[in-house]
Amino acid sequence: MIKVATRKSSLAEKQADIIIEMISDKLNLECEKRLYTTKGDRILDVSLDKIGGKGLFIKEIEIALLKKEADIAVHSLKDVPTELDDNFEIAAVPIRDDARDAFVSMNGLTFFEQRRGARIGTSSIRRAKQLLALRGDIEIVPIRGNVNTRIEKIERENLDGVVLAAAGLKRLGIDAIVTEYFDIEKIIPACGQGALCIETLKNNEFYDMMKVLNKEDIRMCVEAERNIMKLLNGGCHSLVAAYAKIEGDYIYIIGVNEKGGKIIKKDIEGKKENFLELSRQLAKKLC
Ligand SMILES: NCc1[nH]cc(CCC(=O)O)c1CC(=O)O
Repeated sequence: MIKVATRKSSLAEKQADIIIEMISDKLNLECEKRLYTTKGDRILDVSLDKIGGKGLFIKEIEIALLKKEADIAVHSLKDVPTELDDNFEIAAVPIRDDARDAFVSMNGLTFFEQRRGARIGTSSIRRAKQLLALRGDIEIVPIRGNVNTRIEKIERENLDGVVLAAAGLKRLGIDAIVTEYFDIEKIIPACGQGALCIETLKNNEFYDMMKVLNKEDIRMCVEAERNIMKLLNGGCHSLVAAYAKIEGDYIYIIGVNEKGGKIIKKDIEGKKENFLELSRQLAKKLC
């Protein structure tokens, strides 16, 4: 029985179930879930950039791995810091769903159709700054909490809409409430958004077991995105974001950064095996 650790939230549990099914299908192994509340889940009244520290959503889970209370951990890759502590490793990135951000509005109108001064909920600096670049008249309202809480807040906080990750809404089976999906180039998603990963201790039996679930093309894309974030010092507290996709032998990467108060977006394309070098070149173009 493989002990699978994840956060105690309906989305995290659903994500763990997806990976558990994959482990059962492809490796013919049985799993059981272990749920943990993380610091990021506990402190809900402070914005993430103010709580500070990296890996707010994974620390407690990593401790469970260290104590061998759990064998593997399942995370949304975007919640995982670009540099892990020495003991840990990402064994596999087995799936990536829709990486886009989605707009959920109260009145069914799209983002551009909203009234002047519309109140849009998000606590992500990346989302806020890119939304404001599209429409300077809107008001950004910080909202924290899990996906369901944030949707409830549309009504409770008298918002006109909220922006959430499409992948999360789809996994929860509530994507019918989406009013509009933002094009990737309009609102560049967080590095790794939509991808799930399996984290293990370094070089242990579970790492070897799980690494066969890795999908090389997805891995190259998310590593390119994460490398840009690392080189530009991005995180929850910054605008830095990137998205990569592979078609045939080629990888296309687009990134966004802030320079002198202005948002800049750049892209690059090349042979997919050069993903790291291409991400380095794109990071350079972005600063
Ligand atoms: N920040 C929390 C978080 N971490 C991962 C997802 C969505 C699922 C994913 O990106 O895989 C979400 C919710 C959201 O941003 O709306």
